[in-house]
Amino acid sequence: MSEFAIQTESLGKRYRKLWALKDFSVSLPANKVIALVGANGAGKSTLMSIAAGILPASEGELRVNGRVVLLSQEKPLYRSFTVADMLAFGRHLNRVWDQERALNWLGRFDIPLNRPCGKLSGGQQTQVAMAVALGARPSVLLLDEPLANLDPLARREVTGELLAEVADSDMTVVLSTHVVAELAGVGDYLLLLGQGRGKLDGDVEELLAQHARLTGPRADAPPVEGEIVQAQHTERQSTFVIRTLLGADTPLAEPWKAQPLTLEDLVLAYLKPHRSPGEEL
Ligand SMILES: Nc1ncnc2c1ncn2[C@@H]1O[C@H](COP(=O)(O)OP(=O)(O)OP(=O)(O)O)[C@@H](O)[C@H]1O
Repeated sequence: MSEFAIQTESLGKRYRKLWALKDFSVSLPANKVIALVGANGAGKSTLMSIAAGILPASEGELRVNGRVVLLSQEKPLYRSFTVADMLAFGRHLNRVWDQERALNWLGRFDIPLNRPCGKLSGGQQTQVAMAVALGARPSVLLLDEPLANLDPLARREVTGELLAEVADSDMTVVLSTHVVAELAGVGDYLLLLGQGRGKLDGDVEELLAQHARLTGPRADAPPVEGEIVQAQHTERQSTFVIRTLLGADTPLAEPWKAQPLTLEDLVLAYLKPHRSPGEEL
């Protein structure tokens, strides 16, 4: 059996009357970048906080394989500390500390070591927090939308560097986002949460190979067997996103056409089964 990074079994978390997570079971593989996706309020932060051990579960179980570090949007930096001071602080706080790894990360993004954190831009502060998190050599690094204040180019650079870090080590990164449009190339494994429940999870390439968009004349059902994920109809035409084991190149009865999906299409199809064209998440 392959190694897991995080495993849950019937996990539930209740805030008063609201179940933020309910009956949620998943096994996330180790040594991957896992994109954790879901609309606002889906339960992403709740899941990460339980995994980080800062929030107790209400029921069920969650196991993390190894040491975990959580980095959220509020960065744990002291404004008067220089960047170098922050690294010294990280070394002091953590039993395991990899100064070279932290320095390498800062070097890649040209962060000056002698500047007080309060005088860095929001994006640079993110890089310092990332360097401290990586220096702690976590087995599982949980990133709860910490990249939100980076510009799209910087975000792509950071996710690219994270993929490289994962390839060079046995670390697993879980990166949460609701910016579906920026998912492409971010992770190699997808976990999609919808209102506290797991809607879809799997290797991104495999998931894409199992899904197709079929377009044809108005019909109640698609022309091949499969689970209907999304159905859209106009007066004359029907479009189905289906999950099928037949593969995307299965011949279809004329005039039906099959198209592969992008990761963004796939996520939107699961989050909005009855979406109108052009609608935002
Ligand atoms: N401390 C709390 N007390 C009460 N309800 C909470 C608390 N924290 C979260 N919730 C509720 O639990 C649900 C899940 O919230 P959570 O923050 O985990 O979602 P999320 O997917 O991280 O959302 P976002 O993308 O907006 O950050 C939401 O309905 C939220 O209102």
